Amino acid sequence: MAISVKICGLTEAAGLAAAVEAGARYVGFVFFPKSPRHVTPEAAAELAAQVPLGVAKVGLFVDPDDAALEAVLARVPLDLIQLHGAETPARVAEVKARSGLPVMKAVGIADPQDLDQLWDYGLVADMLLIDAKPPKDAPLPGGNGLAFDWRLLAGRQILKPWLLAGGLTPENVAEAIRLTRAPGIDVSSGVESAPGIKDPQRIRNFIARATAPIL
Ligand SMILES: O=C(O)c1ccccc1N[C@@H]1O[C@H](COP(=O)(O)O)[C@@H](O)[C@H]1O
Repeated sequence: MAISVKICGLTEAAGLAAAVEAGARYVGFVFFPKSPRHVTPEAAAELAAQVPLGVAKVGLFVDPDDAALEAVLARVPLDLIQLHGAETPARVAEVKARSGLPVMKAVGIADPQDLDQLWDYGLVADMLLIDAKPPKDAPLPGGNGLAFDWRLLAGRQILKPWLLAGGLTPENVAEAIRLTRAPGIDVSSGVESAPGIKDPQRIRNFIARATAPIL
């Protein structure tokens, strides 16, 4: 099975080019002002113009209201919306209907009972992003470089296509895929040289390790 890779939080052309050339299937732009990876709609539009056909442009939002979504959608030709806040299933359905775009909902996992949300969101979202649940004092709702216990996902059937996220790095991604059998993976801080600055060589290493045959 070919693993799909998403490189998230791209802010610069060099990181974007490294991701595309190494075979990323998704590239992510963060529209959340508190993130060090935040990009303006104008900057994202410039980056989006460099993304070839076949690579999906993902816009990451945290509890956006309709005006915030429309301000981005009017300027940036996104292919997929990622909701990474406390959006309810009803709000996921509403964003999907209003935008006309597929929606990927992030679900935070820390304990076995968190897995129940995968069913609820799987009924309305087009894709799921299974991430570590951020601790209460975490600076961000995602992008903190924190992993969860991947064994919680072992043998689990997930209703929709999904990506594994949270604390992935070139060093641990092969083990994460081996344990979870994730069909796709998503990374942000694990391929950076500093918050918000992607390291092209770490991106290349990450994609090479993620897509290498599982032994
Ligand atoms: O990356 C961010 O700054 C961010 C901000 C707010 C919500 C989500 C964010 N990132 C997403 O979280 C995953 C996991 O990040 P990491 O690899 O653990 O750093 C990332 O892939 C983004 O989808």
